[in-house]
Amino acid sequence: MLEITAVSAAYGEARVLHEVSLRVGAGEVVTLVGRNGAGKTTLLRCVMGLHTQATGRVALEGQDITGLPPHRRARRGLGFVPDDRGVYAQLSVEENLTLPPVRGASPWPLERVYDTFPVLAARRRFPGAKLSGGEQQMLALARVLRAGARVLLCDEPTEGLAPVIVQQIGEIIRDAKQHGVSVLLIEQNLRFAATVADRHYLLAQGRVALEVANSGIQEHEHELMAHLGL
Ligand SMILES: Nc1ncnc2c1ncn2[C@@H]1O[C@H](COP(=O)(O)OP(=O)(O)OP(=O)(O)O)[C@@H](O)[C@H]1O
Repeated sequence: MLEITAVSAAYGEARVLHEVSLRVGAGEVVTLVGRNGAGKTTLLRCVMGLHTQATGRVALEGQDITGLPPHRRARRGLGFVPDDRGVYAQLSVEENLTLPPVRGASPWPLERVYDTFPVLAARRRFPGAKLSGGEQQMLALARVLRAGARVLLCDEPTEGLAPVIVQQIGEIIRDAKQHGVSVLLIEQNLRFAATVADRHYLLAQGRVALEVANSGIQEHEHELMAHLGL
């Protein structure tokens, strides 16, 4: 579904990703774990076409998208949920939701979004600025799903959220997976990652240090913890 091959990236003279290769299968949820500064955000930005000082190849559904600008990648079915969530503070929830153009017949029309995210239905007229962190995260996820994303790239969706909201985010990810959506998510919380993901990649100093199936996470727990500095 999503295939990343030998992606390297730099900021000026500083190389921060070194030939990273990984893949996310159809309907698969894959986490990217690693310490602060390991290069996780940069990798997602490379996949979305937002970081241009990069080399390597990105393919979506078998098609090379490496040369495409971000909006054309979005049109092909990539949905990026950045760590700041990208919610427009002045626009209402509904305006935020309906802003991006919908790709084909969305499997998540507005009514379905409101069924899945009742909190957004209740807040549909609220400005983005009035939402809590958890509500903003829901809105950011709902917006890319509504726009027709088939592959979600999520930068730490659970960061700073209360456990009950984290649980809800987990349910949304599982629901999206059931509908064939693939997810690549940055996650520092291994315990949460294990509840949603099929596989995990550990990124260390810009390289893939470990790939582990979710069933093998306990076996590698010490190694993962050591790498994460936990
Ligand atoms: N705009 C930038 N200019 C220069 N260096 C940057 C910039 N953004 C990130 N870096 C550097 O690139 C490296 C990788 O950063 P990146 O944000 O991708 O890591 P990360 O694993 O996502 O960490 P975090 O969880 O802290 O966001 C770090 O050394 C960081 O300092």
